[in-house]
Amino acid sequence: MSTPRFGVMLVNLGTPDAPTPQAVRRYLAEFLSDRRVVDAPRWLWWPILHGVILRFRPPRVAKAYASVWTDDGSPLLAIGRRQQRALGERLEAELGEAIPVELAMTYGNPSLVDAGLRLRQAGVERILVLPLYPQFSRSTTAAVFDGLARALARCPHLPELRFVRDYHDHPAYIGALAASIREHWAAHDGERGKLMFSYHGIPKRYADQGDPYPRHCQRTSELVAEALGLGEDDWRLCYQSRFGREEWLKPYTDETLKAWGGSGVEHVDIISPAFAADCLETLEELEEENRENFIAAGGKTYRYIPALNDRDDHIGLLAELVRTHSQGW
Ligand SMILES: C=CC1=C(C)c2cc3[nH]c(cc4nc(cc5[nH]c(cc1n2)c(C)c5CCC(=O)O)C(CCC(=O)O)=C4C)c(C)c3C=C
Ligand SMILES: [Fe+2]
Ligand SMILES: [Fe+2]
Repeated sequence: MSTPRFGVMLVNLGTPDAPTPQAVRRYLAEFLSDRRVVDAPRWLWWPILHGVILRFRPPRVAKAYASVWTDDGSPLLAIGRRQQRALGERLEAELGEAIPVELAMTYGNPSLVDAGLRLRQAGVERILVLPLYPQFSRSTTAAVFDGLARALARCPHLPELRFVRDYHDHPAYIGALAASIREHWAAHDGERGKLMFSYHGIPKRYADQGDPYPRHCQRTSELVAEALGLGEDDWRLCYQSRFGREEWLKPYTDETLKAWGGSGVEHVDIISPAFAADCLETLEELEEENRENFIAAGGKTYRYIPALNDRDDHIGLLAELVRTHSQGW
């Protein structure tokens, strides 16, 4: 077998190994110990994390995971495996050669170290790292970069590395989102609700310090709205998944849905473009929790538009990113 020209490492956030309080505790402990995610001084954060959060949060969050768990495990991982397989097949078809594709998680399994070892076993000397985050944030994309540096810290020799920083305005990404929304409308006899783009939030402070995430989210939404020919009143950008006491990016998804439900907005279509794969934050928080928020406040129909997952046009976008960023290799 000949040596591959390069390999691809797809990276997503991470997920517990099982929907149990123990597994969730292990996962949250690793995730929430990362300074890129929570930047509070350790003397302040450690007692809160270990004394409060890791004691009381896991049982509740494990129940939420259990409500979305599949026969293939956590949705984020199961969909990630399908993306990995489909991208490998697509690259082989387009490039006429086998390009190893591995899936890694910044936290939990499969780890960055394991994915790196598998690429090395495949003879890979050059790695294109493709974080599955269309919009850059220090809490996600930069955390992949740091995790990778830690994973390689003890290697006697390094692979050549390239890193896709973001693709929030890539025409193929915008096109895939717009197509998924059009298909969603068509599947419901052309009925259109007010369109909410709901992005995972970050603390407002991170953005004030220069994280471009909200600017990227704004741009993605504007480009999709433009591609669909939407007017200003037809859509809104909001942020979900708040954590902790400080202010996060606003407007908040849950508060907006309650306000809409109470002020005569009857139909909502909701999409979450920051998630390349459906996960707890979409299947439980958007599909279940926020639906209830809207309906209880007086709304009538609430329809969630799935993440791009392993749609053909999404895999096509990932393949295009790989081709562009591997030029010259
Ligand atoms: C503590 C602060 C958090 C920041 C900042 C944050 C940013 C951020 N996260 C994602 C994507 C995902 N987050 C997911 C779950 C999740 N996120 C946080 C906290 C922060 N996220 C927690 C504590 C959790 C776990 C669930 C919970 O305890 O509530 C997931 C889902 C993983 C899964 O297993 O399904 C994803 C994906 C982005 C894109 C982002 C900033 C841009
Ligand atoms: Fe998160
Ligand atoms: Fe959440």
